[in-house]
Amino acid sequence: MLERQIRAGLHLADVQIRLGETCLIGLSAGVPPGAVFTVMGPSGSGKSTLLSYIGGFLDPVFKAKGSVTVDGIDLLSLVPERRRAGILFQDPLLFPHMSVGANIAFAIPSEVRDRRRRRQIAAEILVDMDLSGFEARDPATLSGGQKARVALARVLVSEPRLLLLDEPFSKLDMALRSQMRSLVFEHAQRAGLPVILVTHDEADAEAAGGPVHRIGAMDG
Ligand SMILES: Nc1ncnc2c1ncn2[C@@H]1O[C@H](COP(=O)(O)OP(=O)(O)OP(=O)(O)O)[C@@H](O)[C@H]1O
Repeated sequence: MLERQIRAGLHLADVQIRLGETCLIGLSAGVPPGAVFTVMGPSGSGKSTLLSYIGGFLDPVFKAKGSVTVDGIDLLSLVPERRRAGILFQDPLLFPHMSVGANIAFAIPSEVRDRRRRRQIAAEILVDMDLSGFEARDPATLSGGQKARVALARVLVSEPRLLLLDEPFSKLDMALRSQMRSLVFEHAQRAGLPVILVTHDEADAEAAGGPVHRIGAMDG
């Protein structure tokens, strides 16, 4: 995991994202290490667009400006793969042709060359996810909650600087949702990762505990 050196968290300064004449996002915010900043708003209001901007995959149809730093690093000056944004979507998006262990190993930074060490990292994170011994399993044989935990494991081993969560709990039933929220927020806190959570669910925002930014609708 990232060394705990300078941890300033995530800072968004005067971020503006426009689509044609419409300003979708106008935002300044600070998210301390381990804290969750929740973004809520109607469908089409620009929530996922904000995550795309931070992650580095904003469609050029949008015009954006502002500054985004994580632990003092200017994220926008980095190509997407160097930003190290850990992203979770509604769907776990596991590679179907790879085992659970291979899905996780795929995300471990290439600097970790030793195969035994890579296997150990995957095994340890699976224990953390309460999926001990699942390395050889085919993702197709997992339950929805298990898939969600493998997706989280994959993100965590990638040594992210921050987490971008795009409604990652919305497809889980109530009990699993609450379990998954705790798991994600606990690990973010433990690793000192600032989190941006996009959600429609007030219960997610409440569980996250941090500030909530509400954006308006573009198309009502
Ligand atoms: N590639 C694109 N080209 C043109 N318009 C786009 C593009 N991607 C998104 N949009 C528009 O930008 C607006 C914001 O989209 P975005 O996906 O950020 O909304 P959202 O708040 O995440 O919505 P939802 O809650 O439904 O996921 C929407 O009006 C959408 O139609």
